[in-house]
Amino acid sequence: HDDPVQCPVRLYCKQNESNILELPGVPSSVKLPVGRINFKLTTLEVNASGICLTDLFLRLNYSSFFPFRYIGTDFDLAGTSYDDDHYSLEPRNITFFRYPPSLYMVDCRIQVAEDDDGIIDLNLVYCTKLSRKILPIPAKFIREEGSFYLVWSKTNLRSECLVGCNKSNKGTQYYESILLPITGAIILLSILAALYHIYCYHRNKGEDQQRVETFLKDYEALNPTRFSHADIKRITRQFKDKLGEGAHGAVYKGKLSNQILVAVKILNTTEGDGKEFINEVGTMAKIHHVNVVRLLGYCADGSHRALVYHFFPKGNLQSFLALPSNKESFLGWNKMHQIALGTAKGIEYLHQGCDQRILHFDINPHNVLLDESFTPKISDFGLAKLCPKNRSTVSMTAARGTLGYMAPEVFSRNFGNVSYKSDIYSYGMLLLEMVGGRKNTNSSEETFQVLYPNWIHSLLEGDDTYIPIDDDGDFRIAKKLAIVGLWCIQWHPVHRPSMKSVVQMLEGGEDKLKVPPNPFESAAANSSSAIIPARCLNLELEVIPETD
Ligand SMILES: Nc1ncnc2c1ncn2[C@@H]1O[C@H](COP(=O)(O)OP(=O)(O)OP(=O)(O)O)[C@@H](O)[C@H]1O
Repeated sequence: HDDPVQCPVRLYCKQNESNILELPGVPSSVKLPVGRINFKLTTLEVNASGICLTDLFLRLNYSSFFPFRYIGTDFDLAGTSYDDDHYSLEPRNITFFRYPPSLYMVDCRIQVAEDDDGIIDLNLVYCTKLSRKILPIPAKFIREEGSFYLVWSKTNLRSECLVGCNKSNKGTQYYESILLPITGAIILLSILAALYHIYCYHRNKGEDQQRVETFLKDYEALNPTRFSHADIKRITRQFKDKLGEGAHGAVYKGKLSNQILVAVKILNTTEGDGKEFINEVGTMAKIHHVNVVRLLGYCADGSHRALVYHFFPKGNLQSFLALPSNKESFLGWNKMHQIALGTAKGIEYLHQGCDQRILHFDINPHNVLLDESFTPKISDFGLAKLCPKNRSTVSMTAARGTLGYMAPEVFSRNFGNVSYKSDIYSYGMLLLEMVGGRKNTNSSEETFQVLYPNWIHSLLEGDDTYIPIDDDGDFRIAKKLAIVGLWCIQWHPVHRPSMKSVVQMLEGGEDKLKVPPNPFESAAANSSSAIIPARCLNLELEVIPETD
């Protein structure tokens, strides 16, 4: 501020009172009292009343630098702009006169004129010419009485040169340095808050929409889709990839438009009155469990009927029933245990987890499918039956199921009532097969055949000659599966555990399990299997209508 090079013109504060504009002059600087300042418009008010401006400007040393322009006496300082073009910085010739001739120069008898006309106007012809100077301001400005206004250019005059008393510009500076940023920040924050509000509103709307979409998608996914026969042909690529053939029709691999791989079971149309179809679709649509296959869709298009399931790449459990010595097929005892437990949980869900008890009636290794991580999935509900949970027995007109896995009471009512315990028998047989690594059935026989393995006792007594087991942990798993299997195939349904108990037994330690009696002791006294020819059983049962 005090450096004459940096600030050839400066504004300073006199006695903390008034602002003084100091301009370079000879022999001393020219000091003009300043009133109000508008830093925004870069204008200041020069208070000329009571001072001899002509005398001051006589001393002004104009050396091409003069950052001010004169903008008149009636400028509105509170206004927002001024007419920039109107006021030029062109240097002018100004002549100073003393009038009337006087010895005193300080009594302000000095007059100025810009040209001859001015001299005549002012009637200065008798005056003594004092000096002729080039100044960038009009003579009118120097003659001015009262206040007039100057404007400076920010590029020519640094703001540090105009410190002043901070009185008149206090408000402006305060406004500029504090209020302006705060106001700006508040406006910015308000805009941001409004934008965020709008964003949240749209996001919530979007989320709501998304939620509804997800719900509808899930809802659609929960309910099987109905496909036309043309859809089925497209999904299976004209029945190109056959997975196998069951009792009720062939199964083909396919792909849905959302890239999900499926297995499509084409039901034989010649067969029955569509009861199996209604049964499977009606039952499966209600079931959602990790250990039960999910029905994705079905086709009922004229005489064409099909069921669409998730595809399980590992196929069914049957192909993995093998002795540990068969390294290619045997999965290991831990996996065997995991499959046994998963299957048990799936059956428990069917028996207890739905509104109505679902009896499968065809639990066997063909109907346990395996996903990529060998999670078992119970499938094939064509023979399933729904019945109220509180009903302990079910009426049936015909034996249903697969020989070897069929409970004695399903085969003949002489052995007791058919109930959920019949599925437990089938599950027990499946467990024994898993341990023994072989198929128990011999379906070529027209007999009800109980294949009760002799080796099971050796195993339970710790002899592993039939099933070579290296590891102690593995031996415990095999023993546990065998004990639970034996409990499940008890001749009398009441002696068989519920699926809930089976799950508990499989999850608990094998040492706590009691070995059950040989379920077919009397029947199998002399043989490893008890073969009861069908003709020996009373198959001519009284017909009980299927009311359930
Ligand atoms: N969802 C599936 N994913 C992969 N393979 C499947 C699927 N469903 C069935 N399969 C395979 O298709 C073949 C036929 O199955 P299907 O269930 O029709 O007959 P099954 O169980 O072998 O006999 P049945 O119908 O007499 O019980 C089997 O080899 C089975 O492994």
